[in-house]
Amino acid sequence: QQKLQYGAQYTGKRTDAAMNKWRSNRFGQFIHWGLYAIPGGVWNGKTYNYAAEFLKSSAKIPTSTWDSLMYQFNPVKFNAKEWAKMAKKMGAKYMTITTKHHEGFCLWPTKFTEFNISHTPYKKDILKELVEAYNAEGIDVNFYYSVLDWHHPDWRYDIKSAEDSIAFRRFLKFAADQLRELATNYPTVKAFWFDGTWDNSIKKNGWWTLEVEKMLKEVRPGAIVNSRLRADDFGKRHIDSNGELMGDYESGYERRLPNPYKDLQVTKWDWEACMTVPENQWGYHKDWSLSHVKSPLELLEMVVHTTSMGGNFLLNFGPAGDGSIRKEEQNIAAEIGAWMQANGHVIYNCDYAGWEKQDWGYYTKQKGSNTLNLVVFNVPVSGLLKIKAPAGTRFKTKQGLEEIAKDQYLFHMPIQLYKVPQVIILETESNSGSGDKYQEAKT
Ligand SMILES: C[C@@H]1N[C@@H](c2nc3ccccc3[nH]2)[C@H](O)[C@@H]1O
Repeated sequence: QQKLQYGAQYTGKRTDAAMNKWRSNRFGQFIHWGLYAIPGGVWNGKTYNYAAEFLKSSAKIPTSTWDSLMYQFNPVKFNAKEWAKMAKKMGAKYMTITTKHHEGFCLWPTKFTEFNISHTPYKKDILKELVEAYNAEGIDVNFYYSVLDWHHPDWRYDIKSAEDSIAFRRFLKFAADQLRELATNYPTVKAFWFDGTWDNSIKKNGWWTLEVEKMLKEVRPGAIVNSRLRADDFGKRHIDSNGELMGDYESGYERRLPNPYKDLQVTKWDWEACMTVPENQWGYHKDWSLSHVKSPLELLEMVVHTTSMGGNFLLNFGPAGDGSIRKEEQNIAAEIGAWMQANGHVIYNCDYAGWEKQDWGYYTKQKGSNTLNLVVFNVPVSGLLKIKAPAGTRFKTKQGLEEIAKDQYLFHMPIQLYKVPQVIILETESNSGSGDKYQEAKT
């Protein structure tokens, strides 16, 4: 343990109302929308199969050429209320929007750069429209902000000279000014999702990352920041040099999930995974035939998997340059929404149950209750679900449950074709399952 100036500010999970709400939300919609949605991965007739929001670098497009896309941004099919209604139907409790991605284009009329929505043919404040429409549907809104900024002349990947450090100090002031502007002008924002913070220039300025965290929480009490913002005194990111999580939740799971049998350490802190529908496309890409496109049921399993390990799941949508939502994404919203409508009670305000993972699926537990939720994705051919209960657990539920040894049970599922994941609710006696009151048999 060493004294850190810019390390973790507290240990353990936050339990204030704002963080409890963030945690109970569990399922959110990520939206990646910017100038990259206009070319959609295609440039001069050539399709690039790398992530569409990286087209500027994949196609080696000069900044001046890329930036002139601003004069084409006119999403005539954009309807914030429609997007919000679709997200509501999907069962999303929060939405995280890219206010500014690596390209540096800002979806709000920021005072600190001309490279923003007010200089497009569309003119209007898209961020304001989205915040109002989603909040009207009862959906919390969070802001994604990329510190990495390909447009800004003072951005640096590393600090190699006095000139670099003078320029980068200007850049850090610009970014802090923008963040203060976002926290001030959009007072219902709940959390900040920082990205583009892996370069040496940021790692060498851990002080700034703490200053931003403190400023946001001053301007917007209760505000939540992800661990990806943070670097400590030694450039250590996410987890400080004393092994403590920085920020309010861990945000390292991008397009991957923790192993539900092995990575149980994640249940000790708040965390969020973010996920693309294709293999690796966050911004709109014209051609989704270039990789596997995850089905609604694949994505639904990820939602349940994440809740079962005490995390939030952020599912990405990449609207087209004209403001339309592609049919695959509309279908995902409808199918996941149908299941969430009937079974959301095993996701919202639910957490890691602490029961031993079984192959048939996942356990979740409603906060502070004695009901145990089983969400079955893999029905065994025997129809028998193996359950290993914590020592001394006593069940109130008798129906379908067969005790075969101490704390070992089989739940009998009717043998039939199941088209969607099945939910089984087991009631346990309130004071049971706490520690092993019984001596383990010595044989
Ligand atoms: C949440 C995701 N993070 C961005 C990103 N930038 C990267 C640069 C290098 C390696 C991985 C990256 N992911 C992606 O563009 C998306 O916004």
